[in-house]
Amino acid sequence: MAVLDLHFLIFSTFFPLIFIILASTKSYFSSTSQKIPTSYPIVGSIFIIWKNKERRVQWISDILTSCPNLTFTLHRPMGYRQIFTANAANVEHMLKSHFHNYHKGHVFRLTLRDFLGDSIFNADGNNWKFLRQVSSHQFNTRSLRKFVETVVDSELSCRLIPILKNAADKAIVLDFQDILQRFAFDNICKIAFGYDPAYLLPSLPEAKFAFVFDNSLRLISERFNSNIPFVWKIKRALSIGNEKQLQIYIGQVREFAREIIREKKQELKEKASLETEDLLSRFLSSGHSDEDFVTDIVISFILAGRDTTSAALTWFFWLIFRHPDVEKEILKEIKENSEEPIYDEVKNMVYIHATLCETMRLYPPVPVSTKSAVEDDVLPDGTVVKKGTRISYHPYAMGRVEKVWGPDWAEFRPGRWLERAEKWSFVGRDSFTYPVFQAGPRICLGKEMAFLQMKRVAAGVLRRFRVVPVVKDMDPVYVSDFTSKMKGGFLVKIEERAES
Ligand code: HEM
Repeated sequence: MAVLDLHFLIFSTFFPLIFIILASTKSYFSSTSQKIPTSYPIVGSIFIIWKNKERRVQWISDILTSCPNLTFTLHRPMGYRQIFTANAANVEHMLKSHFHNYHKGHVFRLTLRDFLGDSIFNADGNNWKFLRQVSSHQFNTRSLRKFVETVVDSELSCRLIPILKNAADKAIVLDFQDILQRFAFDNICKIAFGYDPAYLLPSLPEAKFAFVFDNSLRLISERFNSNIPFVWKIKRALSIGNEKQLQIYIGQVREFAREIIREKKQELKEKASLETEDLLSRFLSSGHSDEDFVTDIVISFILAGRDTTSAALTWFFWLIFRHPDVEKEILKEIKENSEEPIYDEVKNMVYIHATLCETMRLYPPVPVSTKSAVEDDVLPDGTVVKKGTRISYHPYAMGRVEKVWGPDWAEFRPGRWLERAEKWSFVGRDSFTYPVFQAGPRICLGKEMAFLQMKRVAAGVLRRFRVVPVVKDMDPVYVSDFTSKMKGGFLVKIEERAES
């Protein structure tokens, strides 16, 4: 605490003085976003960071894509450094060949610990290995895939389609981003807990669990984005401001999860034969009954499954409205497959798959991921990494690298993922060039589940409706806390297709 106080004192004493000196250095403020930010003693690059705080992701991306080796170091105040990279060789080094040296790290774990506990997202080393093993066993079952299909289809036909039909009939404007988030929240709660929060209803209710979950995340992301990393700890220790509020929200999320776990345990005790469909039941009936352990697991799965798929789908619907040729090709594919059983139908939807990959190239649901170096190291591009340095790879920038995607990188073109012989076939990119689901041993466990859900939703909606932005030539403002969102939502009208 004494060290923190000293830092705080130094910072508050010198800060106004340095501000005045820098303010007179016009070039500091006018430096263009393409330049690596100049760093000054004590304050680092704080002013340019502040100046770009509303467009952090795009700003870092602009810098990265203008660096010859796609890597640079950002100097935060008080000597904190963070390396950013969009270099695929560096990403492979971090996520695979030198995986042991790049952990989530102490700062990440501490920042998320009161919300996520010791869950898979928050674990390193042997603890992570154990959680990964236990979880991937559950994710890889055929029965889970079947269950996911049933849940997605029921949410689609009983909730989403009727809401869209009603909006079409009555010319109601919907915030489609909100609708898709509600869809994903119901969906993941049913898959993770076997609990239905009924968040996607025609009245668009304020579900308490969703509200406290969202707000916890928002306040946690403020911890990560704070320029002075330890301030949140002081506020938490004193229980003041947003940290006080955050503790209340987190308490409510965890209590809510615990309540469901207790009910589920009771249910499992009472039933002679177990319907172990949702993830929680699967964990409980395979002997993992410690309340904190399963609470952490369930909260982290909701976090993983809630905003990611809805973020991808929001950008997907906007992009295909802007590209009618793509929409036409998707409709053709839907028609060709509509007689198939559900699983084959989704498997065969190669064009929709490519369109989703292209969407996530430009708008990756998780735009930045950060690790911490365990020991000193040198990256393949020659960047020196000191022990303890935070290093972030940047899928948002990586989807914009001209050397990788070609001079038309800014164009939305699903065709770059396809080859056509008689039929379309999908041509993937290696997961280090396109680390949208991360890569290496820690690659996303829900990738297949996510594609299944997104393809069902895309086909189910587009088969019957057109999703038309209220402002047809809108250019959404990109914002991100943990995931890529549209600022102010995505306001649309729904039109029923004549032929449906
Ligand atoms: C479009 C949808 C999705 C995207 C883009 C995505 C992306 C990612 C990314 C980038 C990570 C690494 C995060 C990090 O540690 O920094 C991750 C991890 C993970 N994801 Fe996903 N995800 C998606 C959907 C899902 C879904 C639906 C689930 C199911 C619950 C899921 C479960 C997980 C789990 C359990 C991990 C942790 C893996 C580990 O650390 O070993 N994801 N995902």
